[in-house]
Amino acid sequence: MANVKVAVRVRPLSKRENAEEGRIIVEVDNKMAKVRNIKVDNRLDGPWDSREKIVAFSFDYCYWSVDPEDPKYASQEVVFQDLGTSVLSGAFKGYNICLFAYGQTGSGKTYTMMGTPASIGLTPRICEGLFSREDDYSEQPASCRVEVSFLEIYNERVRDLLKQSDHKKPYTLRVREHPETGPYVQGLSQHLVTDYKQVVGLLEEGIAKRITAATHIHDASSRSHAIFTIHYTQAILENNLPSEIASKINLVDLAGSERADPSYCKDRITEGANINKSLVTLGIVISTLAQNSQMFSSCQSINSITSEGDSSPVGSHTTGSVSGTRRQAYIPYRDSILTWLLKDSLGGNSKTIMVATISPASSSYNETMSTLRYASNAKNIINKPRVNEDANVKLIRELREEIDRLKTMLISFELRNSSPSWSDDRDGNLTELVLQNEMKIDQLTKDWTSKWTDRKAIMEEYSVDINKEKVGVTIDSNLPHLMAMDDDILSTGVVLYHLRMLPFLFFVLCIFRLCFLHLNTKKEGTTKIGRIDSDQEQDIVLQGQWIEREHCIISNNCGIVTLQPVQGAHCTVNGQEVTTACRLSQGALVVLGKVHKFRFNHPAEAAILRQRRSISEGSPILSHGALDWLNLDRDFISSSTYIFSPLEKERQVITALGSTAWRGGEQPSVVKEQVRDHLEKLDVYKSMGPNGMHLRVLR
Ligand SMILES: Nc1ncnc2c1ncn2[C@@H]1O[C@H](COP(=O)(O)OP(=O)(O)OP(=O)(O)O)[C@@H](O)[C@H]1O
Repeated sequence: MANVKVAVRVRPLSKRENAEEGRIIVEVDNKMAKVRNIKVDNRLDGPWDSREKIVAFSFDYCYWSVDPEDPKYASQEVVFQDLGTSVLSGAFKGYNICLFAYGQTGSGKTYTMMGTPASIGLTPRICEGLFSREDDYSEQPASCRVEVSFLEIYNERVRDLLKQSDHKKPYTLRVREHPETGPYVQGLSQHLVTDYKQVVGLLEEGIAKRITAATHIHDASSRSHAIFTIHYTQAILENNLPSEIASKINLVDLAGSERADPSYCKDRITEGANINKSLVTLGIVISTLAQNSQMFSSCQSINSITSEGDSSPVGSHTTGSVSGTRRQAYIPYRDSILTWLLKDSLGGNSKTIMVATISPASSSYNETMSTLRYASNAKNIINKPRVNEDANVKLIRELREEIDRLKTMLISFELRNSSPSWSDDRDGNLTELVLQNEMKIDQLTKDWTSKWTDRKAIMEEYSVDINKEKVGVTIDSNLPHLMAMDDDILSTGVVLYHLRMLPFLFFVLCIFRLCFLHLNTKKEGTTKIGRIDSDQEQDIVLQGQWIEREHCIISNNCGIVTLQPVQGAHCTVNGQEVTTACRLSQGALVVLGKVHKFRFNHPAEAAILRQRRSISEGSPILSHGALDWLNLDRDFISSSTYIFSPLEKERQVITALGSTAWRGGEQPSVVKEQVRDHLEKLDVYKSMGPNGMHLRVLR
């Protein structure tokens, strides 16, 4: 059980408040925030005025961020040191965490949660903390995975802030509820991030998309609730015992509450009404939870008093009578998308921190009082956070505990029983049980290790990088591979087949990248392709028409990749049937059997070609993309032009340059230079080996 922690932060007077010469009515004293009511202040004290001059509220933290010169001044760093580090330590232990900022429009929520470039806020600092912890712990065998998502709730609808959406219908995501993990947004994009820079990039992208508008108080007011979620998973294998814990961190910047203004247009009034509706629902949820929590604690204390005074063992009657007369109130989570999504953070499996932001100015007295009452209520909410442990890992731990218990039993039997026949029987059964459990643990540990390492290892071993661009995702690999081009319109996903390398080259690559990979997974330089019913194990298994048991072998020898068809197997490269060994070069189209089409990518070769292309920039023909000669939309089998590829391209360029010079349009020396460059390129293509497809065809 853990109470929601509440912090209050007072921002500096705004320009407007300064211009109005507003009085400061808020004071912070250690964990106490005091608000002075100047209306009462200005009157003479009288017995008829029961209103208090100063109302004091106590919180877990109070931050005075009004004047940087003030010794009490709480900077972004101070706030992070209290709240941010507490989010991080909870996440490292495997708890779900929610940190949300609540307050009137313009009171400093976005400043606290996001900050400005000059004064970074909690969210980026927390992200930095997640990765800097990884640096600190890099000596340990712990492995971490960080995935983020960013959404906005606007007018009670959800939009993905990290995905290009349909301009006409951007808010189409639906909220669903999983029976175990609770509410979630269906189809929300998750982004795997490996460093702080990537997170900041995504944060900036999302913030830029958020809806803002000018309000009376704030020129760039956020009109939506924004939830930035980090899924942080850690895995450690210690003494062959796995441990995997996962934490979901919700960082929420709520839209600011604002009084309705009749002069606003219809859309703005609807927007304000929706913001207020969700904030009102949040308020109801908070106060109902607070009431329930108080009731729960009073029941507990009554129970403990009753059971202390009552020696009868039927304590449950007392609980029944108390809870029977005063039922826990219904929590209307589903009345707004915001509260539904934050269900776990409010009264559920989460450690939650609320930052209530307020203005110190007298003109905001009502809003400040309302925020502080809200915050005061939230303090009473009791959550039930628990460490989120992987189910398999939990089972392994429980089995291990069981084994320890059985072993202790075995020892005690051995000590207590002198009769050998009786103890032999028992010993046998217990030993059998221990053995069975140990085998189960072994299997579960193996499964877990491969599950965990698979994703990370795939990215590390094959040096795959997943980068998100504006609308697309680029999957980059440094190693030669085949990319499947599926004809099946129902197939989704992209399949890359990495080709095995000779150990030496692989070793050099490893050293070069300072990356420790599993060398044994690629001990050969040949990749066998064939059917599953082949006598030999195939590295790439294909099924379908014209695929032979052993279809072909692709050898990768120091970066030179050749395809060797097995006799009679149907293989084409760039539309040309091949029967003998054929060198594959960047972008080659490979068809195996009748339907299996692949594009061959050789990243190292592509890099050289790219470099050469950049050198020859200015040449009108080569200024196109390197692969424009590969018209993937056309039926390449029927066209023989694709077989000439880069080599033919170079020849075309040289011919074109020659005719330019002939027409006298260019300086002879410049043309000569360009021709020399392209001749060099021609040599490179020709030198692609005696078995090279281009060479053989052109001859
Ligand atoms: N602690 C602070 N120190 C310095 N400036 C602050 C502080 N808090 C807020 N501000 C400034 O006050 C202005 C309003 O802050 P902010 O945008 O964070 O408000 P908000 O509560 O998010 O508003 P809304 O709900 O309308 O989006 C900004 O210019 C911000 O830089």
